[in-house]
Amino acid sequence: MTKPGQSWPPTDTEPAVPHEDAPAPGSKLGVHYSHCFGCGDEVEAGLHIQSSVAEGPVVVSQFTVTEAHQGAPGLAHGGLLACAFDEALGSAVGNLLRKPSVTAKLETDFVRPVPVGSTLHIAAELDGVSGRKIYVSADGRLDAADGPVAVRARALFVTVGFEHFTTHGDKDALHKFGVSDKERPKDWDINP
Ligand SMILES: CCCCCCCCCCCCCCCC(=O)SCCNC(=O)CCNC(=O)[C@H](O)C(C)(C)COP(=O)(O)OP(=O)(O)OC[C@H]1O[C@@H](n2cnc3c(N)ncnc32)[C@H](O)[C@@H]1OP(=O)(O)O
Repeated sequence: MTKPGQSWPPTDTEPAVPHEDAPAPGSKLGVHYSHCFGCGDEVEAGLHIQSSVAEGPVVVSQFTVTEAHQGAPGLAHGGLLACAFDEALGSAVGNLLRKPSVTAKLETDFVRPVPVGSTLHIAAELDGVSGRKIYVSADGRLDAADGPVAVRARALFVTVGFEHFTTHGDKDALHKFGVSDKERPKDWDINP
């Protein structure tokens, strides 16, 4: 766990430069997988997070808390908030760097309660890259991009080979994207 005051990223890094084919600032990012709990449109009780590219190595996302996301009555469940940040941070990594990567570590600070009906505005920024390690952090603000911070998160993503998904995941679902076990997609475009 990163202690308060501990530097972030926790190691020397290179700047995280967006891929030349990364979507331009202002681009709305679609659903990357329709069954994704974070963004998928076929998951009724999912988070239905919507994201777009901002200036700098930043992706902004909105997550509206519904009754399906409660922990205490009327308040968002902390684990679901962490899930929302995983999605928002992963969207920044995947869309800006266009490298298949997975979350290795995710830290969250819950600063304020997040009521049902509120919308978290999450700004996720790539902080640096060290080999396969990608450091990324985010703030989530209540009900407006300049609202009070409710949640902060930092994460380490690790770039993996495409075989990570074919070995450990659902091969049939990957086939629907046109991905075979032997073939890595040229541009890792996993939008259905
Ligand atoms: C092109 C078109 C784009 C399309 C647009 C895509 C959009 C896309 C949006 C996605 C949005 C969804 C976002 C959700 C993303 C998930 O939720 S992914 C699911 C949750 N995560 C997982 O299941 C990962 C499970 N863990 C693993 O598979 C393996 O542990 C890992 C993470 C791959 C690492 O294993 P490994 O490959 O053997 O690598 P390993 O040598 O252990 O670690 C590499 C480095 O990371 C460090 N490391 C690893 N774990 C840790 C840790 N926990 N703490 C600190 N350091 C660590 C190691 O120390 C090592 O450091 P160095 O020695 O290099 O300095």
